[in-house]
Amino acid sequence: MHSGTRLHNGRQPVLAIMYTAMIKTILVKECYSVFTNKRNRVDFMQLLVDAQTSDKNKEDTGSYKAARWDWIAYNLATHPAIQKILQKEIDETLPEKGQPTYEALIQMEYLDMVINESMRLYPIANRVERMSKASVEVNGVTIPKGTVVMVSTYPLHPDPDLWPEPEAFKPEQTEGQELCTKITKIPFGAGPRNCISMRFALLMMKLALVEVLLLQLCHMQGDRCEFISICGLIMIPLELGKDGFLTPKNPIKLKLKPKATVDSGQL
Ligand code: HEM
Repeated sequence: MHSGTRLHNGRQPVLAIMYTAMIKTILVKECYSVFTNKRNRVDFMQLLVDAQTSDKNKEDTGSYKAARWDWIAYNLATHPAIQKILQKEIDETLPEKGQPTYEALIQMEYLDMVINESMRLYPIANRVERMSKASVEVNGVTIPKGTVVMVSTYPLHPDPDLWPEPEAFKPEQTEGQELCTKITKIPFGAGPRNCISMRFALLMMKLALVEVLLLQLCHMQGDRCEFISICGLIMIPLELGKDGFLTPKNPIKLKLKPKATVDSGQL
């Protein structure tokens, strides 16, 4: 866990919430184990089946995906110059404006950087948890066997020792770096129990972004969508919500503007 002094001021309240959540998690897990005597490993295939059949889980999964898209769109809306560079890459890769193929999506390096940088600054899964298999001492602190240890990704990711501009949205900073290969940037977790769906989720995010920036309004309005811009007044930087996942406190309202509007300077 990072020490408080290395954290951006705005991130400290989030950390406080996370500590509370961590204590609750430990208590809940311990109480559950004590009362049910269940210490078995969770069957993830069963969780996936449950996600398909439970209405509650369907709602949760929806907000999870929506929140992920929110952050990328918010970053593009607040950085029009970066949006332009991305648009150019999409135009050059798909000059015929055809259906984006898998090959085209993985070829776009700037698109990759935009998504990586957005997930560095706003990791929707803002914590990763592990249970210690044995008692261990870390920096003078003893972690007893069976303790749930939580790593908070939100304060971990903007480490000033690792990034030239840790708090800035600069996609170039992530050039040549794969997600989750180092413990310093883990929006999908790390190690053998990291997200089984990382590559699929990344591909879906790329497809959604390219569809919105290139195709969707083209079909719907006879013109190409070029710009995502902020609609109405929102607080920048955004205030964060207190959900389990990293979400904005208030909904981010964005407008998609057709290219003709952008060209005529009516942004
Ligand atoms: C942007 C989308 C997503 C993000 C940011 C994300 C993030 C994460 C994170 C941080 C973990 C914990 C990893 C760890 O403890 O090291 C995780 C685990 C997991 N995720 Fe995802 N996830 C996403 C989408 C998905 C999707 C779409 C699915 C299923 C179709 C999925 C299935 C799983 C499963 C089954 C695990 C547990 C893996 C295990 O413990 O062995 N995730 N995810």
